[in-house]
Amino acid sequence: AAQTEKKLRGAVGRICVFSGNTGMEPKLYRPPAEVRGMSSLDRDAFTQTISVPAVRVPVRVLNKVVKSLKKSSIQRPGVPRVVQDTEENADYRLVLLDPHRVTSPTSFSEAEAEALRSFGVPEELHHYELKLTYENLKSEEVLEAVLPQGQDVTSGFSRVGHIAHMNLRDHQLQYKNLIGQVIMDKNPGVTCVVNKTNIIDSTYRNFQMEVLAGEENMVAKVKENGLTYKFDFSRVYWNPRLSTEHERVVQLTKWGDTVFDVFAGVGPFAIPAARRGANVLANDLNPESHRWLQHNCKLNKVEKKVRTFNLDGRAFIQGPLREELPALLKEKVRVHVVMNLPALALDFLDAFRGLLHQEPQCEENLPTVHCYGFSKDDDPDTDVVKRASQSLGFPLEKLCSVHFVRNVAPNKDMLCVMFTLPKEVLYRVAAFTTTGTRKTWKSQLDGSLSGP
Ligand SMILES: C[S@@+](CC[C@H](N)C(=O)[O-])C[C@H]1O[C@@H](n2cnc3c(N)ncnc32)[C@H](O)[C@@H]1O
Repeated sequence: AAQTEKKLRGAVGRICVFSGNTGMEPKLYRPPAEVRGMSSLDRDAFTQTISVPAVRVPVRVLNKVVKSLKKSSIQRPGVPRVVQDTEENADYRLVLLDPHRVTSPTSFSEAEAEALRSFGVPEELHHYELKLTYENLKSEEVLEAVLPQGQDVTSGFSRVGHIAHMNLRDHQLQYKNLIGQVIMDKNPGVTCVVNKTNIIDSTYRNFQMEVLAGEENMVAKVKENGLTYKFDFSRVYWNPRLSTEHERVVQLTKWGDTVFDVFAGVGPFAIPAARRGANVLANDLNPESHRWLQHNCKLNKVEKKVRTFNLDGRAFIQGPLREELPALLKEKVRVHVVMNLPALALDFLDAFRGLLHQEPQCEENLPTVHCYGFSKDDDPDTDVVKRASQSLGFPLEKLCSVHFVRNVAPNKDMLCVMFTLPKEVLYRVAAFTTTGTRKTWKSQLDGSLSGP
């Protein structure tokens, strides 16, 4: 492009004036090619000087111009939008522009051009030589520059307190420590980066993990829906993506209700339900979860509202839940049973079959069950209802609702089936001999409905 160039050397960078097209290419934020393949992080190697367009603005109208050029000005972490002009131009500042948006004076929108004219600022572009460092780059830009070209550079992670939790792909493992360091550098408050080293532990639902960068401290403190939870992330289950689901179910509980949380983890259903005034019995098989559950009850001042258990879910249903339920039903207390172990919870529903022997049967106020399940089926709603029905030995099809929670993997959904526990499932009925003498307790279901 035909350009009028005037070079000026200022205190902060070299400035050139271009009235025509700058010919700048939108590759300016790309770090130097030499960083490709770097295995240990050398932050200095990312330093480079790039040319960005700028407008020269008199100090007296600077604020107004900055406001008017908001959409076109440079937006980079740690890069100022306004810099000093040359010493000879002390009454002027340079407003740095985004080289991807502004390549010539004609790049300004009508409104921007009009604003510049009204403030008496020439629509003339200057080149400003800007020193870009590692600090000014985003994590994806750093990783894209380092990792082999053409490979996916997902730098996504879940945040659990001070821990960034990644799930690196095989091709990224060679760069795992560098990736960890970059994630830590670019995310204030992250002081530890971990990678899942294998699939979820099948019993306690916690992950094996490896520290990639930062401190080896796995005890995290997190806030969820206004409450605080503390736990050893390497030894218990915690998923920051479930906060909405926790909140949704907790909102269904009221003051005076009783909640049985069969797979309670460190308390994200149990504790907020107790804070709302429910009486809670919370259980988890993992001794470590149970310990942190107790700790979190104290932390959130609900230890008097929550009784904790360290039992297998089936033993909890057939033990504490069975013992408490008759009185609750008699007193017409609303009861909720929460079962969040999506890989297995539907199978645990058979523990309710013929749970109570009580007579006369109470038909009001039967417990509301919130049972979670994963499904890979084309029709996940129908699939989880079918499995719940099989486990209960009772057709739930028209008696339940299904809530989609989230997609956990391609073709794998997490759902919640909610239903009132049918009296036909809950109660055993007395079987009478022909003489009318009660001989034995027998489930109403026996012989009449198919099991799983
Ligand atoms: C998916 S986590 C859910 C925890 C918590 N409710 C939440 O929403 O974060 C399932 C929990 O069930 C516990 N668990 C696994 N098998 C169990 C069993 N057989 N009986 C009771 N708890 C079990 C695990 O230790 C884990 O804490």
